[in-house]
Amino acid sequence: MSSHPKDSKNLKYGHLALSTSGKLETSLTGNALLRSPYLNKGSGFTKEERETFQLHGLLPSNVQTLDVQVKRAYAQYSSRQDDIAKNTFMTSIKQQNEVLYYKLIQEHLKEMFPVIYTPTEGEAIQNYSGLFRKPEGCYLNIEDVDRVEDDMDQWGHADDVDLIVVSDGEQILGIGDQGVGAILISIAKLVIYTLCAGIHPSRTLPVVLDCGTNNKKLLEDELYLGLRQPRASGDKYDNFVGTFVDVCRKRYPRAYLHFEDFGLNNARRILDKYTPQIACFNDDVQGTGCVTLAAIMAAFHVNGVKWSEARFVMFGAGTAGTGIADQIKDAIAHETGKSTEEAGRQIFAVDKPGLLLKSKEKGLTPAQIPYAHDDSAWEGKRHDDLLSVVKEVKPHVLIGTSTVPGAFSKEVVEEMSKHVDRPVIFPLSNPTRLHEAKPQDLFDWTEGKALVATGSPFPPVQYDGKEVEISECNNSVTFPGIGLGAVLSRTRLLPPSLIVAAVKALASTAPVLKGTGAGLLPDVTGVREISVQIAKNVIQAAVKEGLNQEKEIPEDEDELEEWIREQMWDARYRELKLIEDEGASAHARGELGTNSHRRLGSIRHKRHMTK
Ligand SMILES: NC(=O)C1=CN([C@@H]2O[C@H](COP(=O)(O)OP(=O)(O)OC[C@H]3O[C@@H](n4cnc5c(N)ncnc54)[C@H](O)[C@@H]3O)[C@@H](O)[C@H]2O)C=CC1
Ligand SMILES: CC(=O)C(=O)O
Ligand SMILES: [Mg+2]
Repeated sequence: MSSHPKDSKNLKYGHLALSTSGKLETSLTGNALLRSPYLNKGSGFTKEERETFQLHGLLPSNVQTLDVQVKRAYAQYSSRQDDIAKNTFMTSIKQQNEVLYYKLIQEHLKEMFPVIYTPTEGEAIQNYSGLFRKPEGCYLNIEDVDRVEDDMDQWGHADDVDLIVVSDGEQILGIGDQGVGAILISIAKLVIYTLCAGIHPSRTLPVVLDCGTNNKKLLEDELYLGLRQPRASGDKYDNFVGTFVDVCRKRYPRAYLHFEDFGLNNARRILDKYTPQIACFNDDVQGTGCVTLAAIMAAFHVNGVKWSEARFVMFGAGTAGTGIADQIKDAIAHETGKSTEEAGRQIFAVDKPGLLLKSKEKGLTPAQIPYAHDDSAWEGKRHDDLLSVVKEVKPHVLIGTSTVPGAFSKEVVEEMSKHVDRPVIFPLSNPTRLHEAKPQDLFDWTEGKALVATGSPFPPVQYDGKEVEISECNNSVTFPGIGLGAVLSRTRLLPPSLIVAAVKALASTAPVLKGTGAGLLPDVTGVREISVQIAKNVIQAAVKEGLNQEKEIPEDEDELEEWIREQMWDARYRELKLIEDEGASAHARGELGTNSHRRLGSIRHKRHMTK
């Protein structure tokens, strides 16, 4: 998360925010320093710092290391009785001391990931107005569209922001319209960018576009903090989103824009509109497509299914479902030389009315149309429910993005198993309670043969006396690396070729391909290194397409990796240097300007100096 907007605006330390090593300069002292989460070290301030920054009398006397602070914070975390209490505790640590927050998670990544992300973050979002203590992030209001520029102006200058995550709150995870509570999904995604790809936490901006809400419960809740009116649509909505994008482009011309959890009728439309104009990404469409395709590639390596013959059933053909289908379609075309139209025929998408058919095209979204099948092939066959479609199609792969818990019933799974030896089954709906099936059931119903990955984390399943790890198929393994590549290359656009480059990097990291386990996807503990590989591929693809605005990108692969790693932020205390308040910002702008060559130069220089 970014520092307080005012700090950023005044550039107290902003001129060094891009750097990942060396001294941090600040004019803050005393309580103001302790209240700055980016700079605060709490009991970790050294004796000299306590002297220089006038901290005497404000801290207990013992100077402690970050490791000791992590131990204390972990004990406090562990004493919280349930996951939502743990989630709230983590939010409060983040608002006090960002280095401690990230270090604590890094040390307990597997345990804490589900608490700060799906599934617990979903619960926190549903209870946003009840749990609210402190505003975090940028709240934009559709009734104040004329003020969007001024409101965003609070968050600093062109060079202060690398990455913006924005949500309009209409389709949060699988829990629907959450109105202004969506700010928490923007924040959670940014936390993952920092944790998993070293995106500098002070150079990010979480945004919610408050368009009203159709969530009756929220509208009737006196604690609800957002606009208490029905969700806007049509021209009013488009004008608001358009104004926001224009302001981003003007105010933060080099920032990369990540759209999260927009509704079915807007997500794809907005992505298609802005992809040719700015460097933007829709995580639910593209991030989910990437990670799922990589998992399928690994599964086919295990079961030997060929792309030319593979049949896919997508259950829930919304934003994520069609995003995945698009990636699969392109992969089939690429692997087999078929046209994309022909490739699309291997995919059978099932939504509320059943199989998508050409005769129903009028009721389909533009993203669904490529998957509508000829009615003639289905004459006399049932196609209005999942089981009937599975019976007819005999799929090798079954993917759920429907938000319908239990939709992959015993009957459906046993039917699938009759026709294929090792069925690939991915229940991807989040949070956990919405999964189309539980991994343990999938193992039990297929005699342990199913190749499974899930949208939220699950504990290992027990089968035949053995414990089997379940891979998490969540876009969190791909979007951080893509964002890192986009930010470092300062790519002008993010066309499909850059997404394909990311899939290639991810696909090669599956434990089952590397011979390091049975997992179809790497687990979160190694994700920082995976992000380096994804970023490398994305940067190289941007350079190949001539899209990189950063011109000092090393050509040599090893050097490029080092260049990427050097610019990744990690959680450790850096020495502080007191500077005069007056003139600090002028100095700051002078040092960084908009020149990325000098920016990188200054990072290297500082790193060198600290060695
Ligand atoms: N694992 C991951 O990385 C990701 C998982 N997801 C999950 O996927 C789910 C869907 O998300 P979105 O695509 O954004 O939502 P969406 O609302 O765009 O799509 C859901 C689709 O499911 C369909 N559906 C609902 N009930 C159905 C039923 N009874 N039978 C057949 N289809 C039905 C809807 O009509 C809609 O087309 C959510 O639970 C979300 O958390 C989304 C993005 C990433
Ligand atoms: C993971 C994610 O982006 C979702 O469930 O919406
Ligand atoms: Mg999402």
